[in-house]
Amino acid sequence: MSSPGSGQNGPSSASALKKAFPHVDLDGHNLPPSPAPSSPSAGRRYAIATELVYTENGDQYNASSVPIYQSATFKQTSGSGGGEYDYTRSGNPTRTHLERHLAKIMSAQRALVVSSGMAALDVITRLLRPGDEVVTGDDLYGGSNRLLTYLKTHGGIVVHHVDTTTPEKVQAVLNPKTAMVLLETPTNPLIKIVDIPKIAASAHEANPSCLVTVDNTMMSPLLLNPLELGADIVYESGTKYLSGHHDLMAGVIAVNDPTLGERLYFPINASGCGLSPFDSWLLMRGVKTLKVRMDQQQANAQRIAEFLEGHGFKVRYPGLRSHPQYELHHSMARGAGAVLSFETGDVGLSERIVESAKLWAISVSFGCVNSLISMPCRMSHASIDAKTRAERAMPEDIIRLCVGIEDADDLIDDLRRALVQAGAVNVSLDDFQAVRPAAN
Ligand SMILES: Cc1ncc(COP(=O)(O)O)c(C=O)c1O
Ligand SMILES: N[C@@H](CCSC[C@H](N)C(=O)O)C(=O)O
Repeated sequence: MSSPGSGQNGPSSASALKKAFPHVDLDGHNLPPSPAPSSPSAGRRYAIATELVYTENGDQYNASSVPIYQSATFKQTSGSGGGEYDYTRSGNPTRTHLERHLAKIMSAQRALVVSSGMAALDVITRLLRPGDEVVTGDDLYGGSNRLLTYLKTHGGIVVHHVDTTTPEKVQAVLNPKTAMVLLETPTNPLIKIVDIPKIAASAHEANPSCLVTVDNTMMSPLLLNPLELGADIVYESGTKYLSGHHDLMAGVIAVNDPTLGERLYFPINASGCGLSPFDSWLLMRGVKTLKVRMDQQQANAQRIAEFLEGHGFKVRYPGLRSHPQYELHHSMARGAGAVLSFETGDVGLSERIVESAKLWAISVSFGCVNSLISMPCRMSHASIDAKTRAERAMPEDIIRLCVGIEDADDLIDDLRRALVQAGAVNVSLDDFQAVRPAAN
């Protein structure tokens, strides 16, 4: 079975649901049912805040939370099989419900959920064949870099790492063998911005079947829809903002082309990396609060970025006017997100800051309701060797802050105390400034 649908509505439950949730807006337009994708609807779409929480699951008892179908197998009514579901590796009603809900939120025709963000990239790169070329960034999540390096050494794939913030540098390596362009924006951890529409257009010109793939983990569908900017595939680590609580691992892939959707479904079924029923349920629960979480995280991040910049640190955050690609970022995205990084000019100083913070947990990852602090070169990006990090101009002292939903004043106080304790600032009676202020 290749593409299972959702559970069935009996006629009575369907009409009960219709009554409770009429699919008509105030102007009488038809609104899409969830979990079907919104895009085919002719009428006005609900705002994403509504779409995130609005679901129908077709449950026989009208359960408002989708049931967890914790079953590996599904009985068939006929000896020749053919039921909607047969085996959870191939399809599961809880997973399907989540996939349809995410497709709607990601403005996609089809979404697929797998066991981690890296599993999502693994599934996507299984579309490649030996001899294919991939063009990607020189600032890339360490795990993605690791997988691409493996494909280069074991799979006969040619990988070009270029500065994707300069479209001309991408154009210089594009050619008819470019099967995939893999982009992150903002990049992790240097927070560089990539012009998705421009690069997508050049890639498709060089090779019309090139798959422009965007890792949207940093932004989430709340802030950016790469499929609307020319991307063919978008994927995210659901471990981050989509779930929001660091209590599960997940990956999401979304596409508009149904044939591409089937090609991506094949390795998921073949290898068995589809998201488990329980994690599908957890992710479904988490995604409903994406807007309230991200709004708070983003507002906090803005205040923290301004606080650090105001005290002389070099801060990388697209919410700051000083970000060199401020305009480009805001031409594509609906917000700056909640990940920022800053430099101190000294690795030891950075270490002391990280270890002096209390509210900020020393942890990899981001997108959680709790605030996190880390040193990417030692932690999330340690799988990129020191020589390559130096070639790619990754500052070893860089500190990444992943801002949570706590009170912003508490977060700033804690950071201020950590900066003082670490000796990162010169304190005077009425002010304090970085001991090594950023050169402007
Ligand atoms: C930008 C980015 N993409 C993908 C991933 C991979 O996600 P996961 O950890 O869920 O495998 C991560 C982090 O791990 C990430 O930071
Ligand atoms: N030990 C892990 C590190 C995961 S980093 C997670 C996240 N993407 C981040 O950027 O913090 C590994 O080797 O993958």
